[in-house]
Amino acid sequence: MAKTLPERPRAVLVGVQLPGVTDESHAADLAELKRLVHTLGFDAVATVSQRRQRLATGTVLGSGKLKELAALTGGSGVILSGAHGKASKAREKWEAEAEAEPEAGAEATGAPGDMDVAADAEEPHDEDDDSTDTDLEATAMEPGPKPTVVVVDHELSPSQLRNLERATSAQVLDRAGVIVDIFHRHAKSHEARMQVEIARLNYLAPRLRESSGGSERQQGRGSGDSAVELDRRKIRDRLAELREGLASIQKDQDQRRYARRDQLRVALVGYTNAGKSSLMRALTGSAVLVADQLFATLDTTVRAMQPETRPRILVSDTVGFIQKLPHDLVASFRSTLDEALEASLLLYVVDASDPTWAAQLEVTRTVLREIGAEVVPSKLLFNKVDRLDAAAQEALKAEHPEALQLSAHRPDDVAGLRREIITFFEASMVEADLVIPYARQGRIGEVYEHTTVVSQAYDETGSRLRVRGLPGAIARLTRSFQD
Ligand SMILES: Nc1nc2c(ncn2[C@@H]2O[C@H](COP(=O)(O)OP(=O)(O)OP(=O)(O)O)[C@@H](O)[C@H]2O)c(=O)[nH]1
Ligand SMILES: [Mg+2]
Repeated sequence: MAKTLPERPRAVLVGVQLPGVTDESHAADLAELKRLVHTLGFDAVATVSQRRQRLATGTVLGSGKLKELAALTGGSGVILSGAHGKASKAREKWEAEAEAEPEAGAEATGAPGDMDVAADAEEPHDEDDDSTDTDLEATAMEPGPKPTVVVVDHELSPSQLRNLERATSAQVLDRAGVIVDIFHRHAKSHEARMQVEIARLNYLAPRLRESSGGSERQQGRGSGDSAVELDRRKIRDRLAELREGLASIQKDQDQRRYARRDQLRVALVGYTNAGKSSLMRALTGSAVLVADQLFATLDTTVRAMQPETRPRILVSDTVGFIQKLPHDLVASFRSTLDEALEASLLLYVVDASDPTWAAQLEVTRTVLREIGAEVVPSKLLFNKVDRLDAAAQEALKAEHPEALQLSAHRPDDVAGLRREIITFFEASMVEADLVIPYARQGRIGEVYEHTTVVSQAYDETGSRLRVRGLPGAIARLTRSFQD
């Protein structure tokens, strides 16, 4: 029996088109935000978008546009800061600390008293003057109940977030918050969960007082402040604990990687949803998760290519990239990406059917450059070409003749990719002779595991094998059978 699904929360997307951002890329950013929000389980039912010189310090949007947004969510459209009373000295200090970095001076140097009022008082002349703003996309809201969530396509300072919540009476999330939440939900392995928790705590820490605001008011200000202090200390302790745990897991992984050092490794890298896991499945026959979701994969999986080659080739599936990935998340996933660094060949997977593939490829290249992976030989794969017509495929071919066009869903294409991978490794292999003394015949399997045996002969000392393999693997085998 089909159960009735729980109601999905309805969300309004908010985007500001800043100078230098084209209409297309602004629209693409919002479309991507919509997919992120959908992945998180919300329905984006309206978009409020505006062209501005910069984000309004207090509320991102100008005051007119803010009222429009609030009308959708049933909020007042203004910031009723008085309701929260004056901030205490300690809270002010904490807020100033939290916001000194992203917004140098904007509020940290504001007049003492309620921080939100200070932020607003500073800006009416320019920030709230809508005369230079342009309204964009006056999309009609889909009929239904009032949205309860507002998702902003920019990184919000804690006070912008709080101001927007007050003005809209809705839960407010920014892009980084959405991504962190998706990662939190999708993380499966112990390691990924720890990495995500670190990123989440780092993200939440400066926003902490918001959630403790309720208890603060109930208990009186003094105790509220120490509660925040306590929470901060708890977070710091937890972060230290997590980092320690992660370090020990990573030591194990380093060992495992060390054991794999002579193996032939290829890694699938690329933008989220490009089809990396689909290709991993097709190449290795493994049942990794494939889903039309952003960040379906958060763990690196390593599997042997099937049918197995001699020596076998290991394929790694990795976490996807996205533009404006929160810094902490990038840092958290560095270790996961070390897999990519150790591969002999990187397959850059691109969703050729996405109109923004070029920008997506650029993001992938930038992140890999940052971790120093640009020196690893690579091959560009235009995936999902089953969705392109012949003309589009021709155009792509003209632009990138070196790339391979394929569809992860077509077995013939995957066989072609497999051949390319094998050819790549064959080119870096050398031939050599190995002599295995009779006393060591029991370990002959190691030779078959790491090399291709071209011929085999026997004499009085043992078996003599003519092999092809990577120079490193042959050197190690030669040594290991000598002593
Ligand atoms: N039409 C078509 N769809 C594809 C192809 N390859 C993958 N897909 C679909 O694209 C979606 C994403 O595929 P995944 O393989 O999960 O993508 P991914 O790169 O691993 O994504 P993340 O793990 O989220 O970073 C799924 O719905 C796939 O079925 C293809 O060649 N053609
Ligand atoms: Mg995946």
